Amino acid sequence: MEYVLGHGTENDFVLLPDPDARLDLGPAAVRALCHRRRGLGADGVLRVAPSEDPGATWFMDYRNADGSIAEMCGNGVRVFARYLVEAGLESGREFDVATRAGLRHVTVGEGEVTVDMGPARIGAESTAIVPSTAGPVGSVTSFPGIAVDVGNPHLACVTGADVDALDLTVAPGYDPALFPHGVNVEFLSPLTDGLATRLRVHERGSGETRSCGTGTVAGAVAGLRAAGRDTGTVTVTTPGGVLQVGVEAGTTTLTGPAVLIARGEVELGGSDTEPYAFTRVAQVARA
Ligand SMILES: N[C@H](CCC[C@H](N)C(=O)O)C(=O)O
Repeated sequence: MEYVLGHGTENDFVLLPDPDARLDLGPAAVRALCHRRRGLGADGVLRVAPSEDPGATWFMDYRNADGSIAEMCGNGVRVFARYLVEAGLESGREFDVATRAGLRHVTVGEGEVTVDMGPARIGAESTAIVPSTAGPVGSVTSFPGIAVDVGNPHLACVTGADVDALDLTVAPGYDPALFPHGVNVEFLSPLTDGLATRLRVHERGSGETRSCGTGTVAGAVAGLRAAGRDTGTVTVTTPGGVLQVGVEAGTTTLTGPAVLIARGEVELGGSDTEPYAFTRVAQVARA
């Protein structure tokens, strides 16, 4: 089957065109496609399927690298929109995309893509637990944070600690009662006067990623709240690049680069129980 590789600030995806809605993507297939050594390598899969919502032509079927399904992916929908335009599947540059979290309006520019991410809902205060690499073995550090619903669940922690020094090789601990379906955890520095911050994320279902669109929205909302503000445009620097988050009354926007980098053919082998074997038939230069 055809695939396209793309990324938004290095949060990368395998796109699978499925115009006839015939692909049966089980968790094992997604894990195999996303595997960084045995597969194509990605943080997630975006199946490009016909929308059942009359408000959109296309539905973004998002899967995390571990094969789990998530409601929304902010970088993913930007890369998805770039693909729809470059593949000629949308004639305009502004349109809606259907997601499990609802319709999302996108504007596809030459370099950047903006998506209206809808409201980011602040929930309870909570804590993230991170193992300390500096202290004695087994020592941990607790970070206060707030739950933020961006269509998917987030725990956003504003901290004066050096976010670049955190060990995010393992999932931060969280309160399972507050996040029964798991959670994406963000760590961000307090906003500067110019509303800028540095952010890292450990994603539900994918581990630490270079950037997370919904996570930067959740972080921006938490950062503004910690600065005593409800609205503003926040510049979020992630390890994978810079994203702009607009927080207004009742809605949020996410703007940043979205790039397609390759396309090719991939065969899925094996069975649902056995690990999938791969035949990478061809990898064509630049899409
Ligand atoms: N791991 C997330 C989905 C992908 C989010 C991220 N890649 C983004 O750009 O929003 C979750 O399980 O809710």
